[in-house]
Amino acid sequence: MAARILDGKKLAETVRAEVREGVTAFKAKYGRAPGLEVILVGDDPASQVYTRNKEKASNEVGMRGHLHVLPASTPEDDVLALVQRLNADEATDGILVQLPLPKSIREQRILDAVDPAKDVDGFHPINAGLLASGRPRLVPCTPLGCMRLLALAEVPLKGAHAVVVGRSNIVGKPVAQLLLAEHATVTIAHSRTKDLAALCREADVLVAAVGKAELVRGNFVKPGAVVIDVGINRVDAGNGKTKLVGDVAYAEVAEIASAITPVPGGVGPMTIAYLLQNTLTAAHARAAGST
Ligand SMILES: Nc1nc(=O)c2c([nH]1)NC[C@@H]1CN(c3ccc(C(=O)N[C@@H](CCC(=O)O)C(=O)O)cc3)C=[N+]21
Ligand SMILES: [Mg+2]
Repeated sequence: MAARILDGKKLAETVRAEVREGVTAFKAKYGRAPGLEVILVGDDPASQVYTRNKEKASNEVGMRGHLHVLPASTPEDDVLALVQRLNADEATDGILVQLPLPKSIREQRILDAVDPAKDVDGFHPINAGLLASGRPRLVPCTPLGCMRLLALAEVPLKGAHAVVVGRSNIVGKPVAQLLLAEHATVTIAHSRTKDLAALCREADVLVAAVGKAELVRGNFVKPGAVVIDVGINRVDAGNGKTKLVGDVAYAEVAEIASAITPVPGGVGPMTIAYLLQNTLTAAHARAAGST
């Protein structure tokens, strides 16, 4: 039987509408709009599109969103100085430094400089540590989006076996923490895992976040499992064009799973929606004086 398609584009609209209402209430209470500052260093075309979309999405929900575009040649200390200026700016609630940064800039040095209270990506070690300690504050956007998609699927997580393929600080590790907090039994697998297919076949919930196009095939999936595809891989479409595919061989897996997220239109739009939610969360925490 064909799997249910978990429509992330549509669900992201719902989340954005929730945030829009939250922004209206925030403005009424505090007399200002939540502010998101996005920093892009360099001229990578995909990153330009993504960051412009983030700026636009924040404005659409009534926030004050602003994109800073710096040349690829910008010295590390100048990027750091911008982060520090935004840290000190009262009207800035969220700071996002688009990744990847140019090779000449030490990513960790910049990310660690972001005020944890404004870290809407949830990448700062303080926020990662709080999540791992069961005291989540600002949680990475993509994992939050994955959990909301699982809620849409109405999959019982308590006692379920969740297998996360991928161990990045951005997706794999934090989504595993969120699944644990929902009382799933969580296995984190990766590219070096022995007999990955057999392990994945044990999963009631399978989250693919390795960044390898169509790694997860039909034989990786237990009949009836719920599959969340975090991958965004641009591959040759064969006609001189490129296309986006996930980490999951969609057509094959959709025959076996009970529910699956498409690419595009799955996790990607949810990531943007939760960036907006995190900005509102950060604004509330700052306005209430808790951080
Ligand atoms: N500091 C930082 N935070 C990030 O969250 C971050 C980042 N850097 N660097 C790059 C990655 C990538 N990322 C995406 C978000 C949404 C879509 C998205 O909406 N994708 C659409 C399709 C977009 C298309 O057609 O290209 C979809 O899946 O339907 C994709 C990719 C956030 N990232
Ligand atoms: Mg993503």
